[in-house]
Amino acid sequence: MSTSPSYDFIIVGAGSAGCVLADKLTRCGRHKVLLIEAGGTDRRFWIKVPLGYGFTFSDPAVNWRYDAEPDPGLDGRAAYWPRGRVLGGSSSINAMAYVRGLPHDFDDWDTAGATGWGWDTVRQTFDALESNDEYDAHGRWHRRGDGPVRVTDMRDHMHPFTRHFLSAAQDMGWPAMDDMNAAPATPSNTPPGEGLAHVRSTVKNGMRWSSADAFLRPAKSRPNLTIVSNAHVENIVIENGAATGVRYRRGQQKHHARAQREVLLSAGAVNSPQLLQHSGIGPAAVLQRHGIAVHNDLSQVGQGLQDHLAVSHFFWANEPTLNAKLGNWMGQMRAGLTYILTRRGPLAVPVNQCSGFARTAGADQPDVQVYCNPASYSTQASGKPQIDRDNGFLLCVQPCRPTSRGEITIRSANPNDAPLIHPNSLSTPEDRATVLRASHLLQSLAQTPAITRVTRERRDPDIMTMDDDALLENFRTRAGTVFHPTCTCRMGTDATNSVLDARLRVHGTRGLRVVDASAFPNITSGNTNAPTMMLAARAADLILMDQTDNRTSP
Ligand SMILES: Cc1cc2nc3c(=O)[nH]c(=O)nc-3n(C[C@H](O)[C@H](O)[C@H](O)COP(=O)(O)OP(=O)(O)OC[C@H]3O[C@@H](n4cnc5c(N)ncnc54)[C@H](O)[C@@H]3O)c2cc1C
Repeated sequence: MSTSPSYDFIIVGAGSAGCVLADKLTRCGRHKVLLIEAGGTDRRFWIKVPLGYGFTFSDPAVNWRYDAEPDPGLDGRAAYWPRGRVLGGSSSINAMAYVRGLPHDFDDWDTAGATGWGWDTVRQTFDALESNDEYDAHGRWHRRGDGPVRVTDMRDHMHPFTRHFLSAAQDMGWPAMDDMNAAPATPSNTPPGEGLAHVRSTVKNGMRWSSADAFLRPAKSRPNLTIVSNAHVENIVIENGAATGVRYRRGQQKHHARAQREVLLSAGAVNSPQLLQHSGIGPAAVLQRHGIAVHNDLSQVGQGLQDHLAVSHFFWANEPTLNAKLGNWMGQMRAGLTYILTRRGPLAVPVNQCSGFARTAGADQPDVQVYCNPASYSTQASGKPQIDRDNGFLLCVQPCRPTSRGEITIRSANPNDAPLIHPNSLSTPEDRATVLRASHLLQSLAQTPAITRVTRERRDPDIMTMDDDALLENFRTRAGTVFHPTCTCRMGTDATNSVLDARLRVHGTRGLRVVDASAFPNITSGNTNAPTMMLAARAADLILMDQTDNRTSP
């Protein structure tokens, strides 16, 4: 075992959150920071190409490729859970949709004990993080904001078929929307975020703009930042109730790095609770079962898991969709060449083209995220995408705020063993009711004049033929995760209902915080990358503030 020099802060995981921390904590030059990442370089063709998503989705070189346990709520199916294992983490393999979430999501964080994380505060952090390339009110292309996260309105590059989705939204009575992240014009009877829009994406000049691009690249050359990649942290070192460092393995070599101030876990919603448990912080019964010494009997570590589930329905179209361009060998060659020569064309646009939030019958707030894509495809057994030759499109619904909560626990005392993921989907009556309302909404959308005009045939299983029993069964047998696990080390008021306090400090262990999607008290309504980066940016401010206040322990 080699001992490396000591650092002020050690960050575990260079994902969406870890890259933000690395940048913000090294900026002032006063703190020496070590960033340890299990994966390697993100300089890979299919990471940079927006439509390369389909290839990194199952590539073991950049992906942890987890499998959840059989889930009773999903008809006993065991879902595939991709997670990024590469610089940039899941922001290097995700679908790049940039969605802040809805104001009430964050107000609910505040209510759950994450005091100070309400919408009025966090929106300022979002504003500071972003620069939006978009059209202004006069139709001129401009950049709004000067933050490091580049968010691009890609409507000009999207398939013309998307206009039918926006017409269908009008048929549904949903407000026309330019930007899913914008507040509605006031006065307005519309809840924030309601409506359908072209998706805004973390793409810059036709290439993915991950958290590593936004935050790590500018920080990399600072002398006070050390980045160690291809290194797996096996546990946090706890001495006298405080985190003092980490043990990690790089190849065959074991290392011990010391932290003078704090260890910051940003290993993501699957691996952060796993690492805590391997370090003796978690439910005592689980740790003892695997012979791990208990440093801190913290019952909620790994509990509270929330994720989004979505169901897609496919339709054959009577006019060209993306399938006409990408569903054959010649088209793929042409798209590849166009991309290499111009950074444009179908490969430059992420997979999700239109999305928005809608209210199901009786809901006060938008409670379903809708996705409409001008393409139809399937996933092969190998995990590779297979785009249909014929013209097709898909409509998809995803309940925004499930109430079911699952758990993540270690499988054994071996840190190399994947953890057990129990999503516990659809385990509450509320979630089953929302699935039905969401499915009815999808039936209505499929019947709008705008969609029926372009539908040649509804593909099997045909949602229009389903009654409530069939709709629920359809969801159980066909819905899949959209890869948004959160809340497994959530913030709250105390150790009975949470893992972290509102400054992201682990209850009962000094010098240790968790800063990633696992810290969400509840899942946000939309895609989780933007709120994770926001959380890390605010966390960095709190961490720096606590150093000056000397307030590192709860
Ligand atoms: C396929 C896919 C598609 C998605 N699409 C979207 C989308 O379009 N829009 C959106 O907003 N969100 C999307 N998401 C979700 C979003 O990307 C995540 O919520 C977000 O990236 C989570 O950030 P994080 O920092 O919590 O974790 P991550 O970004 O996953 O970072 C965790 C990092 O820690 C590293 N790590 C873990 N364990 C260890 C260890 N023991 N030692 C060292 N390093 C370790 C990992 O390798 C990883 O780099 C998607 C996710 C996936 C997987």
